[in-house]
Amino acid sequence: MRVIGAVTGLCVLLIGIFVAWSWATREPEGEIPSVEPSGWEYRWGDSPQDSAGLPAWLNDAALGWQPIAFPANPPERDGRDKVWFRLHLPDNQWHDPVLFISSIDLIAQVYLGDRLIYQHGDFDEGDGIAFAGWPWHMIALPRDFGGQTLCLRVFSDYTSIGLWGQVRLMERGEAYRQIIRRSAWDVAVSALALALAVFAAIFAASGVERRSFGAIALFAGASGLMLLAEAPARQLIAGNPLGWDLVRAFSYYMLPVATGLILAHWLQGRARRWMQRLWALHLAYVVLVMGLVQGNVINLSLTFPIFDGLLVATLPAMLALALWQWRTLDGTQRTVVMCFALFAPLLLADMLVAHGFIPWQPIPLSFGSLAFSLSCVAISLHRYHRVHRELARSHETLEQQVATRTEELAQLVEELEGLSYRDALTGLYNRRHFDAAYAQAGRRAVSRGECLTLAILDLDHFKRINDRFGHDAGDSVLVTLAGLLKAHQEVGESVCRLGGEEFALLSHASPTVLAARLERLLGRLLATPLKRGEWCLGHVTFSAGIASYPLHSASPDSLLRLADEALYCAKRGGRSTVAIHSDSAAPRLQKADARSSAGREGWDVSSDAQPSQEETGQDDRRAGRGRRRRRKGSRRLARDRERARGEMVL
Ligand SMILES: Nc1nc2c(ncn2[C@@H]2O[C@H](COP(=O)(O)OP(=O)(O)OP(=O)(O)O)[C@@H](O)[C@H]2O)c(=O)[nH]1
Repeated sequence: MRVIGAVTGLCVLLIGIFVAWSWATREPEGEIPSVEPSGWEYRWGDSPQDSAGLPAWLNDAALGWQPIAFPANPPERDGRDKVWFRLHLPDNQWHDPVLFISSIDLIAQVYLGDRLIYQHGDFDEGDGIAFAGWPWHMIALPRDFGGQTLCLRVFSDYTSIGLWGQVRLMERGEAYRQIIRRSAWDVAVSALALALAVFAAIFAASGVERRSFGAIALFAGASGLMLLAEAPARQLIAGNPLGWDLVRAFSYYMLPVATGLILAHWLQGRARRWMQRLWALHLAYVVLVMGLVQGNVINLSLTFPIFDGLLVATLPAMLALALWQWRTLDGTQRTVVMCFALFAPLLLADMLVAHGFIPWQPIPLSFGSLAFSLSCVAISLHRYHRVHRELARSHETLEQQVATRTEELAQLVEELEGLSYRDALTGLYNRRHFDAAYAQAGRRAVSRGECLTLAILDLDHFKRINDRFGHDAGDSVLVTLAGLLKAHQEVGESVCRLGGEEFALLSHASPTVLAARLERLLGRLLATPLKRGEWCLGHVTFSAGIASYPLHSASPDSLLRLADEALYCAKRGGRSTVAIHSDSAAPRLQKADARSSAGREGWDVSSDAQPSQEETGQDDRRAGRGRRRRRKGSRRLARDRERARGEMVL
């Protein structure tokens, strides 16, 4: 929004300048042209006052006056700071006549006959005469001025003394038109440069290429202000000549600082250091001079020649340093240096005109300023665009990196999640997974009316293996059984290690089919003794308890307890056995024995712990676990008894 506002403001200003320019350049009908009066005379020194308190030279007819082509810098000054000029005015041809003077060095009074008609500055200040600025002067003349004598009393302690630029008799309207005509271009360029300065300052403040944009903002701002302060129209904007000259001096003195800053940024080594010294020298001059002027220690007018002397030395040096490293500069930097090479001579020419080394003529400083500012801005925008492109690219890379990292993290989380559901020893799913899978399978079985069968397996006399062959041997037995269970697992089944030497198998097979499979597995274990290295661990067996929904229970939640009870019966019945929970109304356990001796066929034990079907699954599971703990204790007792008898399956 700010940018749109600034652009709109700039457009309005340019349109205004164009309208003013059209008005100023139109040829007014019947207007009498301006005239540069001739016949000037000068006289060094100051006039004494007569009895009436008027300067006596106003009526001094002949003595001491010398002819001069233009009322400025009479010969043989010899350090004098006061001079008089006079002119016999031609006949009046204008309706509203004025005498237009581009500039006066420095203080002046203008008399027509014996009347003071104009004054610039003050002759009567106590301690020294103060500089009052270098405005243009539009001295109103009465219509009957023809044939009268015009006298100018002038004071100057500056390098020049007298009038400067144009001195013409003309119509007042024509004078204004000339002012606008001469100012329009400079004001337009100045507005453009100031707008560019604002943009560059905004870019610098936003942190992009802060130093380059800062230096460009300084240069564009300084050159824009300088052009405005030098444009004749400045006095139509604000009638404070001294204020304008302060602005002009400050902006003019800051130009080499800004230029040095821009160029130093691009140079290397010694050239860079020298460039830094040069701009620092100019900055020191600005600070010192502005301080002294504000403290009324020196007149602002005296700071111009000193600065100009400094500039004559430093400007070519800056240009030389930039050209010295021409080969190290890139294309855009060379363009700026070329614009600087155009601007520097214009500045020097302007200075030579100001000091009278070249006859008065307008120097198109604005062209140099415009070219330099525009090239700086074009290049900066180009760089800004490049920086943004790089930023966008790195942003994209960053996004890609974030996506890759996120993916890796997701994989890691998945792995960790997988690990948290896995038993570290056997690689089977653990109890945590079993709980979730059991609950889910239960829900599915209920909703689809499917069969869900749970088998719990427990290694027989596992403690003995640990005790006899060591814990590692016990581990390898667990891994072996896990491998066998996985190998026998069918599609849709889930095998988990519940903990210790206890495993669970969730299946949709019927209890008898599952029991038959487990018996076959048990048969394999019985057929082949387990080995570990050179050690023979003997025949390892397991006992298993099976319960099935809806065959044995009205709710899948009870399966764990029922299978656990069946397992208890299998253990109690001699181990190495697969026991199925009885599906009769009074729950009993059927035993399926892998060794299938006739005597063991149809082995049943009664269960006194059949729960009511209304019991919640959670309660069932908790109660089941408690009972299993108790039964494990009684199994341990039985084992101890076996140990006492000296029996061992291994
Ligand atoms: N090597 C090994 N042993 C384990 C592991 N987890 C539990 N155990 C052992 O397994 C044994 C289980 O012993 P018990 O509860 O008495 O069961 P058991 O000896 O198999 O007897 P029954 O189940 O009555 O046939 C204990 O000695 C535990 O230390 C394991 O991860 N690795």
